[in-house]
Amino acid sequence: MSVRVVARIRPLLEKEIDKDIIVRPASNDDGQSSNVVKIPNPRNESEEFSFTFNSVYDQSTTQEALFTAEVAPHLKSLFNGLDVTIFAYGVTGTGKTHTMRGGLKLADRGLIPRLLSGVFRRAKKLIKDSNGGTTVAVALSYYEIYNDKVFDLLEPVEKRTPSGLPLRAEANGKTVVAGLSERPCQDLKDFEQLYIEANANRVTAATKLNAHSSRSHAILRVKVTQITGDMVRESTASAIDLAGSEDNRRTDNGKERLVESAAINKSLFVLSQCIDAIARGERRIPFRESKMTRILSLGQNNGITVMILNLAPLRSYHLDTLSSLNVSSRAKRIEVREIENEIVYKQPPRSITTSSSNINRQPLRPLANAHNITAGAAAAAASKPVDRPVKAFSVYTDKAKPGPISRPANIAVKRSPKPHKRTSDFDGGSRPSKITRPELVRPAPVSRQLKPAQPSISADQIEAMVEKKVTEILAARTQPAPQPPELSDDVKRRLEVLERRIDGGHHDNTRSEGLRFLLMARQHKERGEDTSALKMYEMALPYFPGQTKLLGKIEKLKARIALNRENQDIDNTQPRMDALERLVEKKLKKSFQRAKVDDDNYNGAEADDDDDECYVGRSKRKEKKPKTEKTCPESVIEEGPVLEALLDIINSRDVSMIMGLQGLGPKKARDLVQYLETQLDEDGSYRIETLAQLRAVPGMGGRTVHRAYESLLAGGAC
Ligand SMILES: Nc1ncnc2c1ncn2[C@@H]1O[C@H](COP(=O)(O)OP(=O)(O)OP(=O)(O)O)[C@@H](O)[C@H]1O
Repeated sequence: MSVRVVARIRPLLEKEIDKDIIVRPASNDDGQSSNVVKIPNPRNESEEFSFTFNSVYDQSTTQEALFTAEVAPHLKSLFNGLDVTIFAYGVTGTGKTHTMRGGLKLADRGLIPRLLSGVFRRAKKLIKDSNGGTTVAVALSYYEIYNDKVFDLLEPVEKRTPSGLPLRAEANGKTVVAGLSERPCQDLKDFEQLYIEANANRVTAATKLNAHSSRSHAILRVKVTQITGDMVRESTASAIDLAGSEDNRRTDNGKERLVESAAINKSLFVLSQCIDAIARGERRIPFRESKMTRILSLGQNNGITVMILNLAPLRSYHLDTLSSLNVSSRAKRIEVREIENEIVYKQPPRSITTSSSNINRQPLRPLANAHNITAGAAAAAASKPVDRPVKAFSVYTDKAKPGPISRPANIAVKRSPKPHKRTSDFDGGSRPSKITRPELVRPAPVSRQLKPAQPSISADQIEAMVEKKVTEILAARTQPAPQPPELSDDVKRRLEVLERRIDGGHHDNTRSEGLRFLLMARQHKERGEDTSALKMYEMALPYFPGQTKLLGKIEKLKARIALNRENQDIDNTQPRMDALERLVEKKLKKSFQRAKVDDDNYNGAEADDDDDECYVGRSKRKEKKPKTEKTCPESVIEEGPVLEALLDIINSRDVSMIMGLQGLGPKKARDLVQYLETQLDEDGSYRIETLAQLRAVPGMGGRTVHRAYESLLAGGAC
């Protein structure tokens, strides 16, 4: 099944006027609204572009109507074990937060509170229909991605670490946030309190385009665990309110807002690239280039995905609206496998009984899915209150809530049991659901997940490292260079365009695709992101073949990028050697001689390596050995945020970012990216997770890693 993409056009706000409306749902011959959105061509107003979606909701659509049509039907699937993802996408100020969260008034409640209400209602019915034979546990996690860092919204802001929480790929292919908290949620009131408190932690700010603009992507996960006997079924509904793209020529953003804006725009750009790549059937999807796209994993996640494109109807949003219409209309082509999560079976108690009651039990199946492993903990908790009276679910009210902003540091953890909780059902008044707060997901300090810092290195270890490096160099020399792809991306793109033309008749679509690339190029250029802008112009070229103006822009940009690179190269070749590095190099040479490799080969191999080349020159001048091992580069690289930042930059596979590190010139950066590309697995993912892995990358080695690390340290990157 494909991603379902629907468009919602928001009504005019107070100061907006009718005559500025340019975005309209098209109507059928019989006057009924169709699934098409119309918008004029910015260059020729008499011409209109049409974009078709699975549904289009006009300005008069109520929150309830949208929920009933787009979310309610998937509740059944959620309880059948399918994961459901709903996300709002669109330019800033178009109504994403209104759609997802909504207002406090009953009629204004957004999709999220309505989803929870639906989940609790369904759970209640299920429990009732099974006469208590089935129990349902609901648990929430809620986090934001702000400036490409993940922060737990259920934890107080003071607890945040500067680098945020790391992401981890699970064996089942899902990407999870390591150390994220999870809170059991008994009913809608419980949810309401958690949600309001958590939203107070979310970063929002007033911009010129939206008085309450979300500066982060917010992801709410609702985990539903159903237990019947020893059968445990777990599924998750994810509701995502993305931050909105913004054109900074219109925002008047100050420095801080601009930094946020760059992070928002970059992640949304990566999302659009992912959508394009999937829609084109490309093998490499750039999910890993932003945390948001890794988490969203469009097209990789099983289940049901609904994308809600929020639109403002106004002329002032013209170009941005066109761009988001283009991206989202492509998302319809993304296929999602509708696969239910596997049912797992609770482990029987350890003491084996021979009672005949065991005979008819279903055989135990291995806990194959990592995402199901936590089900055991949830199961243990959820199975307790089987015979509890079912609480009547309250609705989301618009009663005044306690001021959400100043939340005490540990309020969520220490909430005292409220009178409405069924204390009689629990031993000693403690909430059994706390058992479901699995230790598995307790936040683990980053340092705990990494190996301890290495002690200073002994001579034997250095010897071993040297041997290893020599072996690597030799191995690299004997391995055939990776085969270039048969067709370059550019040629493939041109072929695709040609194919489309031959298929015929899609002239408008083709033009609007080209136009989109031009728009994006312009946006990137404005932000000073020359490399991305160049890429976009190049992608636009096949749609406007022979356009001299466009060719001129490409050439100009290329020249500018080359100039910048040259300047950077000059920085990168500045010598920053220390004594131990020279020792390693010397030993490498010696060891090389021992292996009877002739000097020509050696120099040839090293000549490929920018830094080593400059080192060899210096080593001839200075032959002093270091006095102690204390200066060993390996001994000063500490695991922590700086190393993490280094790994993130390397894993970004972004040549320009990698070149920003000391010791990594253009060639080395390109080689590194090429190497990483060759390691990609089927789903286009591969990540260097440890220092050891990084050092083992051909051409990197201890010294280069050390220099890169030092440059980050010196730059205060973390
Ligand atoms: N369907 C709607 N009905 C009434 N008001 C709406 C609707 N959609 C949006 N609005 C109003 O428009 C304004 C902007 O909406 P909102 O903050 O939800 O935008 P957003 O897309 O989330 O923006 P950002 O990306 O900057 O966070 C708000 O005042 C909101 O109340």
